[in-house]
Amino acid sequence: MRPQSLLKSYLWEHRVGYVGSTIAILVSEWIFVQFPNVLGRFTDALSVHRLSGRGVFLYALLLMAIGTLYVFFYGIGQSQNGRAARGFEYLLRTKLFAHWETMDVDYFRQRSVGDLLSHAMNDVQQVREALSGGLNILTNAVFLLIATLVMTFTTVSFKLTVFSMIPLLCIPFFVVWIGPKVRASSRQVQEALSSMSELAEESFTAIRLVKATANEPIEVKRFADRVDHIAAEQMSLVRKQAAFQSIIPTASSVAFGIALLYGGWLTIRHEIPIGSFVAFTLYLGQLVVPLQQIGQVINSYQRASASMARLDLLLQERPSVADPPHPVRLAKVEGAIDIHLDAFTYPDGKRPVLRDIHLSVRPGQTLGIVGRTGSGKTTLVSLLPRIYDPPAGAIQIDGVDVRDLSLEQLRKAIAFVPQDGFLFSTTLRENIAFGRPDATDEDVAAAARAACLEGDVDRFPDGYDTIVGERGVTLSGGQRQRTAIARAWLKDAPILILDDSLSAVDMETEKRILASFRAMRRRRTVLIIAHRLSAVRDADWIVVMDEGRIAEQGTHDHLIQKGGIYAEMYRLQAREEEVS
Ligand SMILES: Nc1ncnc2c1ncn2[C@@H]1O[C@H](COP(=O)(O)OP(=O)(O)OP(=O)(O)O)[C@@H](O)[C@H]1O
Repeated sequence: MRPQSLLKSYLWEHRVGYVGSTIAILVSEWIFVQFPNVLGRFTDALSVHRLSGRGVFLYALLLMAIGTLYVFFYGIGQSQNGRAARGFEYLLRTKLFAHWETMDVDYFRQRSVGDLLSHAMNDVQQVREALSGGLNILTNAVFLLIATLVMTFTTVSFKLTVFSMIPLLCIPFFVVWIGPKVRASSRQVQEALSSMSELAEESFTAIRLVKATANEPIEVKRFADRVDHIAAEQMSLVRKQAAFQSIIPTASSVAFGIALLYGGWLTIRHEIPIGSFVAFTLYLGQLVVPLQQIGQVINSYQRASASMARLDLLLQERPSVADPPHPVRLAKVEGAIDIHLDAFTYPDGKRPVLRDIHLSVRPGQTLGIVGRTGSGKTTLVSLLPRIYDPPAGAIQIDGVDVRDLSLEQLRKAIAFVPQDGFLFSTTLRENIAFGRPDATDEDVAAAARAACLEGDVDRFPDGYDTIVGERGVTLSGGQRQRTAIARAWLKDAPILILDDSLSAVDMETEKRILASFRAMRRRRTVLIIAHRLSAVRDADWIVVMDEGRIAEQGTHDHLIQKGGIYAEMYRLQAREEEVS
């Protein structure tokens, strides 16, 4: 849903509250505009000595009552608008997050986290500010302007009002001229801010590397450069805003000058009573506030409309990997995989990274994938759950093109342990049970046992309640990998993909983990990518990738006998193991 339509439906849904708050603000302003009128009458009464002590007391009481009632009604209006605007802010943020969750991996690869966060924080906040303060102030200002004009026309002097207003009429022209400049400058500030968040996020994520390479001064310098850039953009914005805001005091001072000259002359000539002159100057003072506020509101609406436009663009983006219009539904996924891929090129790539891959894996079989780094192993397995979209018909599960299955069924059928095995900064239990919130403590323990993690958990002071730190920083590389494997085990999907997920565990543990997967009640199809050949030697079939193609394939014994790339890798690894 576009943010504009979202806003419209939100305003419509909260129409009763908004009508109520507008009435409350109008009542408060009506009370407020009585103030100069009452003071004018008070002055007139004083000047003709018609006031007793009791009369003065009653006027004072009346003014206090006006003040109190004004604050009361204005407070009601303001709090209602503020609450509704916060509600819209939360709604917009939730919509944005839900939208981002539907986007594909490539989308996030092309964008920085800092940039996305800046939209979620700054842009949404601009909209909220315009909605809460903006609506209040606008209702307030427009009413005050009209009411003050009516009061001055009817109770003071028509001519005096018109002359004094002339300088104030210049304001809208100036606003139209400088407004777009303020808007463009505000956008540049937002962009500079998001580039700073992006750098901070990247630097904190890589803090270990920064420390290990003693690169802190370089990082601080990079950050300082971005801050300088922000400061320059902000100064430019401040200058434009200052020019924008200076017009109102300037115009109002000229208006006051005219009022004093012309109004004073009318008073001296007894054309208007002194009380009306006093009331008029007070009204003019009251006019300056709404005019200033209208300027602020226009400013705030300009920022908010730039933010709305950015949010609109964001929410219009569609994932390139999406559900088919009429998904095929498999009653049960057995786990047969057929690959007939002529070529695969990444969306922003120039050359195919995979070519002529033809493979079949029967349900329950294990396929080992080995090959040099960059040979296309991860790319190949990423096509199965459609992390990247394969060409139509190239990859089939149980005879159905993966692009014809619903993303939900497809991804539920695959447990994928990616290379980095991401962990969330929560407890070990929640990390293992991620995606299976219904898992019992016994399920979690069984998964940890299968992943050979149980011994480590027993040594942690808080067991499964141990908080693993951001991205699992408090765990060793091998513990992180095994936690990710336990998570995949618990998912209990018919297809399991381990993308180099055993690289940080010793060979003995690797053997035990693979044995526990083989011994699972329900046999599953397993795809293991590994650099260490011990992880794939018992696989039913092994493919050796080289520069995006299958260079060799067969069983371990067959490939050793063949004496090709695999046999050479095996010989080198055996020698390394002997040396160590
Ligand atoms: N998202 C991407 N967009 C464009 N090119 C990519 C992308 N991801 C990987 N590549 C390129 O595709 C090729 C194959 O990469 P891939 O990650 O599949 O290799 P790999 O065999 O898994 O390597 P490793 O063993 O180091 O993990 C590489 O040349 C890589 O630069």
